[in-house]
Amino acid sequence: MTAINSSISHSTAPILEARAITCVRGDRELFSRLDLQVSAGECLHIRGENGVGKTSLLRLLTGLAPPESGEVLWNGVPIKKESSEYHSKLLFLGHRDALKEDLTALENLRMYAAIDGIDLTDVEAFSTLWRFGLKGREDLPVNCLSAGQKKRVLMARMMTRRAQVWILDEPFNALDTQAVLELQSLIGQHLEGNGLVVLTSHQPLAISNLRVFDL
Ligand SMILES: Nc1ncnc2c1ncn2[C@@H]1O[C@H](COP(=O)(O)OP(=O)(O)OP(=O)(O)O)[C@@H](O)[C@H]1O
Repeated sequence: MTAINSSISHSTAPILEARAITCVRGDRELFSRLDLQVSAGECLHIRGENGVGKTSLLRLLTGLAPPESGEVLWNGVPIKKESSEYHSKLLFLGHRDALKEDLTALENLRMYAAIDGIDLTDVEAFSTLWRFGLKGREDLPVNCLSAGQKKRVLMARMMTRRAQVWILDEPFNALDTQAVLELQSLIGQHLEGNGLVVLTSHQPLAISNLRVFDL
């Protein structure tokens, strides 16, 4: 496992940290005693071949699954101790669409805002969907949207969630060239606003303050 290509200032305080975490899935140990740190303003791009354990690593970083050993810390505190504080700051987009298929794009945004306790105005909801090319598609059930359009609804959710920590599993899958650029720009803005991103992707990315972590 190697970390390469850091253009980040190391003076920034680390925020999300894994200390000596080991991951076992089924009867296989995927990785052992892995350390990583991601600071505010930084994007960590986790790479590796299919099945190496990227998604499993993200799940440990979200606290959805506990490591076999080792710890994940948010601002120096183990996330298992302060899970509600950490989860209030976290947006996790997994492999599978985290959308309710029978609800419309607009209803999905409203539903998530309600779950997250966010006051989402109609103006904000519509303008965010429009920003991601969904004008005229707001009232279609999500199961009538293409794979890329569903991803765009998730991008709208990334904006409206207002979380500091974004953990994104292959967020560029199914996006067309323009949407890939749009998402990279959205991630760049998030970093400028002191956000923090950990993502997996099989493609090279053009994002400032990106550090690659090869698993
Ligand atoms: N619940 C499970 N039980 C047993 N093995 C599992 C389980 N979940 C995942 N695995 C195995 O763990 C390994 C790592 O899976 P993971 O999804 O983390 O890989 P990945 O690096 O994200 O792969 P990809 O690039 O294909 O998405 C795989 O061999 C997978 O089959």
